[in-house]
Amino acid sequence: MTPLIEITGVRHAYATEAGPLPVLDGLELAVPEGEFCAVVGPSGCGKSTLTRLIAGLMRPDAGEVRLAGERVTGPRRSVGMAFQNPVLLEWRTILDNVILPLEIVAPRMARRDRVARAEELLSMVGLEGFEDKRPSELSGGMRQRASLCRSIVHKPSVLILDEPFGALDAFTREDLWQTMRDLRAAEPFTTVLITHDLRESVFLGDQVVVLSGRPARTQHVMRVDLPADRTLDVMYTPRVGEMLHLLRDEIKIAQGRPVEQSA
Ligand SMILES: Nc1ncnc2c1ncn2[C@@H]1O[C@H](COP(=O)(O)OP(=O)(O)OP(=O)(O)O)[C@@H](O)[C@H]1O
Repeated sequence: MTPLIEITGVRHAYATEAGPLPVLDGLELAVPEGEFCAVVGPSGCGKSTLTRLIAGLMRPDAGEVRLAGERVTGPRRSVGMAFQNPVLLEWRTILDNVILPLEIVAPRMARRDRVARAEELLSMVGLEGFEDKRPSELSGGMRQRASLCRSIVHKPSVLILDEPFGALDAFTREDLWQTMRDLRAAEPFTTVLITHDLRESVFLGDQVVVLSGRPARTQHVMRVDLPADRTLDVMYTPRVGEMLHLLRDEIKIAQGRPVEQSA
């Protein structure tokens, strides 16, 4: 079966004053429908560039990005995005922030249906009762929950998450991982998550893709053979310890650092 997200042989360079800066060189990615793909790699290797290509905000110099078999040539409504900074609009309530994509994608949808959809999602992420608050009245973790709701309110088939939990403290981050797992069980989207956190990549991913240093190519793909309804306890099992060890070694290789041999 054709993967929902398919990236083949992608190359890209940015034009800079010092000349072209090659950022991606031979990137391959295949994410089947409904799967969650976590992407890790050294700082500055080109991970956010990859998200812009999938979202159709940029076109690669060479190679192809396909969604559901169709070549991506521009932005699409079937894509939802969330970033490290939730960028909620302070002059709107939380509910009206979540509704925003529906105003653009489904302008004829009745207000009461938009509200019902937003309320359903806010309740799923534990924000029932906060619909009428302004973003500044919420904690960082709550704002990020609202941002996740906004990214999926229009039922996108593809969800792109660029470090959405990166700025949160460790406990809040783990809460958000569980929220993400529960949203996934309830809503049928196919996800690409960019993260610097190897534990996060294993907890949330069906596959973890390790990118090499810049210019990035696909260096390693790891299948995460854990149940979809995994709990945080699984993170303390020997199997996950092995996976994290392997990923750490792959990151060191990507950074051009030596990998110690175990005794
Ligand atoms: N519009 C642009 N013009 C020129 N250079 C850019 C542009 N956008 C990104 N870059 C450069 O391309 C490289 C890759 O950037 P990108 O943001 O994709 O990396 P990243 O892996 O997401 O980084 P980080 O891990 O720090 O979040 C960096 O060196 C960055 O400075």
